This record gives sequence, structure tokens and C-alpha cells, in this order.
Amino acid sequence: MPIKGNQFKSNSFREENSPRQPSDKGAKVRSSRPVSDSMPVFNLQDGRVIKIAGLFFLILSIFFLIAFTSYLFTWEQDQSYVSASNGGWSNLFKTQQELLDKGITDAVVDNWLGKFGALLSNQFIFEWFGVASFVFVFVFFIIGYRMLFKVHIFSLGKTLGYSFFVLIFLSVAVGFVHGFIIDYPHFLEGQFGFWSNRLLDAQIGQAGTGGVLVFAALTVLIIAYNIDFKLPERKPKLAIAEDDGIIAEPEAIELIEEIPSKPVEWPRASAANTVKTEAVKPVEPEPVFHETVVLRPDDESADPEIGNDIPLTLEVERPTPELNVEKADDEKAKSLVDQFGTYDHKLDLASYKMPPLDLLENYGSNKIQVNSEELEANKNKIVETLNHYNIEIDKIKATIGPTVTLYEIIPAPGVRISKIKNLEDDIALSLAALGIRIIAPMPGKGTIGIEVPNQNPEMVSMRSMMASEKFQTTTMELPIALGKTISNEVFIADLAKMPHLLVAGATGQGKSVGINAILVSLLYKKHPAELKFVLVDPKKVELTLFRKIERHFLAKLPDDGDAIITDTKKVVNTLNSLCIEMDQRYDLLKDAQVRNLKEYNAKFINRKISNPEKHRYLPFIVLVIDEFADLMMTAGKEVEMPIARIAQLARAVGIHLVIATQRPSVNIITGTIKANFPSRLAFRVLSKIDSRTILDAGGADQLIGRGDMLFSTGSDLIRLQCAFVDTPEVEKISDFIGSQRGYPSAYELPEYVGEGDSSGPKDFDPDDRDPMFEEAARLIVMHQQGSTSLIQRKLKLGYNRAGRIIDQLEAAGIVGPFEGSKAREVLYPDEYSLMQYFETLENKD
Ligand SMILES: Nc1ncnc2c1ncn2[C@@H]1O[C@H](COP(=O)(O)OP(=O)(O)OP(=O)(O)O)[C@@H](O)[C@H]1O
Repeated sequence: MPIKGNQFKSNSFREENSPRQPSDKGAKVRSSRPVSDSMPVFNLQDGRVIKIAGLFFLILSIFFLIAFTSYLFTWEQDQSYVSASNGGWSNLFKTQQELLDKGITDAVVDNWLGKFGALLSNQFIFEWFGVASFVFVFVFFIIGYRMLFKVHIFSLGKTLGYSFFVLIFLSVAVGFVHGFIIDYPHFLEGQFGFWSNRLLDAQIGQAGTGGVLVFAALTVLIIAYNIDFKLPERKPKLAIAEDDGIIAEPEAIELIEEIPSKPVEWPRASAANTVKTEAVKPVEPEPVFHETVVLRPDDESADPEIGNDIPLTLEVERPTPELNVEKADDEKAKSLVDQFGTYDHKLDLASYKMPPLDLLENYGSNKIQVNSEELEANKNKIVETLNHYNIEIDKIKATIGPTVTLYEIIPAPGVRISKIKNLEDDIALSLAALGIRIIAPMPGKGTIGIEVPNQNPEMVSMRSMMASEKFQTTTMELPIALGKTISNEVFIADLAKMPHLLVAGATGQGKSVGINAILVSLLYKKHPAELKFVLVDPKKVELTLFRKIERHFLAKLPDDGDAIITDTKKVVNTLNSLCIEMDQRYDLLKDAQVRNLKEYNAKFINRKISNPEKHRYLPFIVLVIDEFADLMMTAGKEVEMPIARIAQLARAVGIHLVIATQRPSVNIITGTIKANFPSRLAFRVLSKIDSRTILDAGGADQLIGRGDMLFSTGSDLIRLQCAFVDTPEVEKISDFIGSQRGYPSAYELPEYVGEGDSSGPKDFDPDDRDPMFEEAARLIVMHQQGSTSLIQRKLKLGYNRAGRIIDQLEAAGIVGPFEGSKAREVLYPDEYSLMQYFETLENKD
């Protein structure tokens, strides 16, 4: 009889395995697999081993990190434990008692990871590689992380390669540095760093070792990042002095450093101390700083940046075909540049010379002349007036500008700002001066500013602006030297960044001078190949001086007689033509796959555009309108629409607008215009309302005229004294430029056929109608606007064809006759009636 216990055992075993065993092979399986099923099997294909290994490496890295970090602080204790007499690896597993029994007295370690941590750190840091051993922490972490989470932070090969380099390099480099700091324990570089240095020192000396280290570091950087080595760029030049390939003598240019005026400070002032204030030291203007710099003609102005500089990450992310194309393009560009050099956009006028400084006059002394009595008197009056209204002040400070002096007041605690602001008129009355402006509070200063005009305002000459170091060295794309600030600093703004400027001011306040200053600034900085002006001068006298530079700097419509536009009809055509130019430029940018003019031109110059025959170098275009009010009165929407369109879109393609007006009323500076002109320049205007229209703030009505102005960039409001440039100076500059060799004609803008210019047949012949006739008719009826430009833009037609279609529409009685500044009347109220008309036409056919 079988033993019960045995039976139970065998039964239970069979039951456990029975579901998995086919009945005939059961015995075989039973005999071969029982052990493997009950015990875990480790083989390398099993993910578990990798996970365990990953975990091990991660923990190891953390262990190393703690031990190493601790060693940096506890190395003295740790080392003394490890030192031969006290311990070492052989004593690792001995207890404290056993160590004591062996006669080791100092068996204490401070390392945060105890004996093992101390031994390990000592081994790696002291014995081997010094602080460079932290590399192991990194390597173990990367390996562990990769194994456990299956995430590849860095490629393993690269990690190991670079880590090996860093380990060796850092150890040697630290050893090298320690060579200079004798009395420091040499554990930071480890034995390896120490002995390597000794060895290197004996062979090639310290200088040689340093050289090897620098070479090694740079080599690895080049391998890793392919870094570029560039020499510092030269300072921009004032003038290109080059004549027919012969480099002329370098011109000496006088640079005038701006003299910021230093504030004069008075201590706490109140009713009690107003009478006996200390005498103010006379304000001595600092001597004008003359520096003579010789600027050499820069023959490397277009420094090509060619090369295979596609960033590494880009290579990975981009699909291969695109990358190949780009690489191919780059290589093609490189070979073209090697063959022909970079494209020189200035080549046609290579001998062009920038106007020299001596064409400009030096007005005034360039020194501020405010005498101490004037300062003192103004200060006393301000303090008295304020005290009269029980406003106590803590401190008062004066900053003297060319036309106004800014008194900055720190009121005593508890004084309400609005109270001072309300006293504006009273302070003006007591100072008996026009043009007092109160800024309460001064943005970002915590003071209240009172601007008081100087008795003897100083003229700011254009020459001092052009000669200033700031202007000479500016890297702005379209720098315009507007004038000097209240602290007598040269103020330069970049028209390319603005991107459009609205100028307003009552008659005789300096607007035209301001516009001339803008134009002159640009003429002093730009080559004719880089910049074109479109000048609109309804007053017919202001901009005529620039006629002489037509073949250098002006742009006009083809077959247009005069490049300076004075006629309203021509203005409308020119504006629409500029819209077309803008659209064409966008197409070019799109084709070249760039985002703005700067990138486009750079790509063009470096011959990186794949189909250069379709492309051209694009100069900036600056449209200047001297009297906008006049245009708006005569042409209204016809000018407003293209201007708004250009203002909205043209920034990226290098078309910028400068629009001046005498009457800054809301029907001239409409909401659409205003919204697109964030930068505004206000000369003196007649009313607060005008000031609000132009600046969205008061203040321009309190200016003193003669070039005193406020410049607003949306957030900031800066008071400036406009640079003065007189008509004879402008004439001299125009003569200088005009007498040089120019282009055969002015820069041609795209042709535009205006509404009134079309003179097509008035008899409508249905058989002769344009294939786009019906579509154009539908478009016009839908928009209820009979304009050629609408057809041109929406249907993407040529100018002549659109003009022909509008004639046919007129002959067919769909639109009315040309009505000057207004769009033609649309004679069909809706599409339905138009469809009926088409049906009758078809029936006739
Ligand atoms: N920056 C300046 N510095 C000194 N004086 C100036 C300055 N600007 C203008 N003036 C003086 O103001 C006068 C008028 O200037 P400007 O002709 O520019 O005025 P305007 O605003 O253009 O007038 P209008 O609209 O009638 O043409 C100049 O003749 C000059 O005497």
C-alpha cells in the first residue's frame, strides 16, 4: 500500500502541472522541467538582467556622487584613516574592535558613506584622477539611465569617448594649475594628474604643458562643435574712399564725443531755506573732446560667411533629401563665391564717395550756456511757487539740455503728485516762461520733472551729430540722428526698427528741418545701392533740393518726368506701385526662403540663392511725404488705403514711411494710419487736442518751437532738440552727391496703371472682352468698389490688363466713369442683377 504522504506529494505535483502538459508527453516534461519552472532563470536576453544592471549603475552613480562630494569636505579625516598605518582596503571588513585590537587608534572616518566611501573616494580622487573622477558619476548615471528607462540621453560611444577625454584632461589641467599654487594638497588632480604634469614638465616645460592643454581643449571643441574662429570686426567707416579701383588716401575725420550734461543738485529746499540757498557753482561745460581717427577704406565690407555651418541638431531633425539639397546649395554657393567672389552690390558705383563732414556748418558752440544765476533763479521760483501752495520738497536737481533745463524734484513724503501737476500753469506764470512741461511722475525715477526753457537755447548742428562717435560707430540699418536729449546726448533712432514715422507740428516749428535731418542722416550712412527715397512734396518747394540726387538715391515710376512727386494723382499711382513692389519683394523673399530683407540680401550677396537670375539686390525704400494733410484732403481713401497697406506689411521687405503733417487732426491722421505708425515725432502743435492726436498725450502744445520736439515710440516719450541743417547745407550735400557718377536713371518702381490713365475704347464689343471680364465684374460688384487696383490685386493681373478690363467694364455700363480721387461708381447693386446682364449678353451671342 502506498504511503499516504507520498501519494499526496505526487498527486499534488501532478495537479499543479497538469493543465500545461499534453497527456502523452506529460511524463517527459515532468521529469525535465520541474526545477526551471519553480526557480527564476537568468539569461542575457531577458530584460530583467538589464534592468537590474541599470538600477545598479544608477545607484552606483549616486553612491559615487555622495562619497566624492563628501570627500571634498572630509578628505583630511578620510585620508588619515586610509593611510597605511591606520587602514586600507584590507581592513574594510574589520570591526572597530578588531581594528583597535590591531593597534589602530584612529579608526574613525567622516565620510558620509563611512569606511567604504572614504576608501573609494580616496582611491579615485587621491590615488587616481582627482576631481575629474566625478566623470565616473556621470558615466554610470548615463549607462544606468539608459538601461533602466531605455532612454538615450547621449550616444554611449560619444559619452564614453568624451568622458575619457574629460577625465584625463581635467586631471592634467588641475595638476597644471596646482603647479602654480604650491602650498595646496595635491588631491584635486590625483596621482595621475600630478605625475603626468611632472612628466610633461620635464619634457616640454610648463609653457609647453599649457600649450598642449589648450591645443587638446580646442581640438575637442572643434571635433564636437566645429566652432568658428572669427577675428573682431572692424569699426564701421565713415566714407568709402575708393576711386576706380585705386584706394584713395584715408580721410581724417573729426569725431566729437557727446557731452552729457551733468545734473546740478540742491539739497532739501523749503520756505525757510529758499532765501539763503548756497550759491550754485557755475556750470562749466566740459571741453569739447576732439579725437582724430584715421578710418581706412574698408574693402571687406561684404564679408561672406560661407561654409558648411548647418547646425548638428538640424542635421538630425531634417529629412535627408532636404538636407542634401541644402548642402548641395551651400556647396554650389561656395564654389560660385570662390570663382567670382561675393556679389558686390556697390560695384556699379564703386567710386562713390560719401559726403564729407565739411559740407555741414557748425552752428553754435556745442557747449551749453546756462549761467548759474538763471539756474538759481528758476530753482528759487519753483520752490517758492510750490511752497506757496504748501508743497514741501526734499531735493531738487537740474539737468541742463540744449534748449530746456530739467528740474527734478523729490517732494516731501505725503505730497500728492496730482497737486503739483495741477499747478503747471501757476509755475509757468511765476517763471514767466513759455513751454514749461511738467512730467509727474518721471517714468522710472520716482521724481517729478519740470522742464524750463533756457534763456539762450543752444542750436544743435547737424555736423556735431554726424561727427559724434555714436553716429560714426552705429550699426543700425537706417540710423537717423534726430537731435540731442535733455542731458545733451546724441539721440539716434533706427528707422528700420520703427518701422514708420509720423511727424507733426504746426507751421514754422521745424518740421521741414526735421525731415531734412532724417534725409541727411541717411545720406551720410548709406551707399546709393542700399537706399532709395520716394519723395512726395505737395508744397513743391521743400524737397526740391534733393532733385540732384535723382540718379543716385531717388525712385520713381517708369516714364515719369520728375522724381520728386508733387501731383496728387501721381502720388496715388506711386503708392499703388509701392504696394506692387512690396508684393513682388515678398514673392522674392518667399522664393529665397528667407524672412526679411537683411537675410535676403545676405543670401543674395553670398550667392546662396539657387536661381539668381530671378533675383536682385533689394535696397531699402524710404517714402517721405512732406505734407500729408494736403494729400488726404484731395485724395482721401485713395492714399489712405495703400499707405495703410504698406505700413502694415512693408517692414520685412525694407519699405519704410516717414509722413509729416501740419494738421494732426483726426480726419488726417485716421485710426488706420495711427495704428500703423507706432513711432511719432511731434514738434510744437497749437492745441492739446492736436498733441493728443499725434502723441496720445499732451505736451507737444507746450514745446517752444524751433526744433524742440517730443519723440514717442509707443511707450517712451523723449524730449529732444532737433538737429539743425540749413538749406544751403542740404544743397551742398545734394551737389556733392549729384556731381558724382550715378546710375543711368532713377530706381524704377513697378508700372501701375491708375484709374484715370486708361484710355481704352469706350465702345463695348462683347466679343472682344477679356477672358477675366466676368470674374472682374463679379469682384467689383461684390465689393461695390470700382477700382483697377482691386482687380489687379485680387485677380493677380498685370497693370495694363487690369486697366483694359476696367475700361471694358465702363463701356459695358458696369462701372461709372473715372472720378478723380474717388473709386468709380458700381452701377450694379448685386450679383443677381449682374448675372442677368451676363445672360442677356449670352443670348445676344
Ligand atoms: N532744429 C532747429 N534748431 C534751430 N532752429 C530751427 C530748428 N528747426 C527749425 N528752426 C527754425 O524754425 C524755422 C522754421 O522751420 P521749418 O521750415 O522746418 O518749419 P516747418 O514746420 O517746416 O514749417 P512749414 O510747415 O511752414 O514748412 C527755420 O527756418 C529755423 O529758423
